[in-house]
Amino acid sequence: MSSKPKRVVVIGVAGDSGCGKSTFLRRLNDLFGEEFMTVICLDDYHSLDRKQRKETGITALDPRANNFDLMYEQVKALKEGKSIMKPIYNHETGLLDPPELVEPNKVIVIEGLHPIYDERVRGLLDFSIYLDLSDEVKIAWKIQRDMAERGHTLADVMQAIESRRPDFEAYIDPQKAHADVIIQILPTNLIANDTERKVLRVRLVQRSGVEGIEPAYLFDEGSTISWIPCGTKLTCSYPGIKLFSGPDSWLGQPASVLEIDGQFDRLEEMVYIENHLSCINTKFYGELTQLLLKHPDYPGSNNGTGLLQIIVGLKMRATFERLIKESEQLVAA
Ligand SMILES: Nc1ncnc2c1ncn2[C@@H]1O[C@H](COP(=O)(O)OP(=O)(O)OP(=O)(O)O)[C@@H](O)[C@H]1O
Ligand SMILES: O=C(CO)[C@H](O)[C@H](O)COP(=O)(O)O
Repeated sequence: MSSKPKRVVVIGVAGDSGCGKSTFLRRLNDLFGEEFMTVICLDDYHSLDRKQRKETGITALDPRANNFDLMYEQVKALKEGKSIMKPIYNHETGLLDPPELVEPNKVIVIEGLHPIYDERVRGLLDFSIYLDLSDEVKIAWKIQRDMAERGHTLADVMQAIESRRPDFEAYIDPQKAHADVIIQILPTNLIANDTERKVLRVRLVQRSGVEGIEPAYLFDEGSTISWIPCGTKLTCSYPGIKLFSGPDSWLGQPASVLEIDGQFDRLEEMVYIENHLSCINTKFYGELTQLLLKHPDYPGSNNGTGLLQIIVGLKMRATFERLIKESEQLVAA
């Protein structure tokens, strides 16, 4: 960072371990640029190290294992344009390493288990997202990563999920009531009794009345639309693709939903879908498709996860630009 940013924009990315936060952050890099965006992993605010957690039986998901006072003070300092000495939690040793210097930046992303948990930290967020994986998909992704890539057994994977469940339900999941947007990842409705979990139904839930965030929709704002795109314009192998857009509710509050169930074969053909989407905060025709095409190798690029993550990224960029403009107008006044 060469000069002190005029307005630091703080973004919260919440979700359980292994729910796709890193993949989402890599997509955000395309929109803000690595140089202007600093990511803070909230695991660094664990106040109990691995040994202490084992001795006390308190999990990392439990607020008692995390220092929210320090988290609040440091995120606030960064937002005020001050540098901090941030602790570091070392996942290899399970211990806290000596702290490191973090300078303010144009965008500070706090990601991890609890970015929306503490009321004070939540109040500092300019935009928040909760990544909400259904149990079926969480198990499938964990099996894929931890068995295929890390040598764990199926019993290990299931045990890890079950042992986290009570604290996940008590402390992590409730954050989705406060997030500005939620990406829900569910089993497909297009295949009866699907057990493979390769085809996904992905929903972007946009809570109504969030200042400065206009919901993305298909065709006509406020209408309930169910759309099966033309098979010659969008190549999709079995089981095809189905989109939905319309008003809905989220935990008893009004919301607007954009849903994509299924997958597509050719990323470049997404421009056909993009053409029928409104309020996606692109700067030029085809930008959404271009962003998708940048990383065909990222997981979820050929289904709703990639597409809806990019739409959320575009909304974050719009919020960033709005807040910068507002702060410049304030200075000029
Ligand atoms: N859209 C997707 N489609 C299919 N699999 C996915 C998708 N996103 C993530 N995954 C799977 O989930 C794994 C975890 O993803 P990622 O590293 O992005 O999550 P994370 O929340 O950052 O995890 P952690 O907090 O444990 O580091 C990936 O290795 C991949 O196997
Ligand atoms: O949920 C987690 C991170 O998102 C980890 O389980 C938590 O940080 C504890 O770390 P470790 O497994 O290294 O003891």
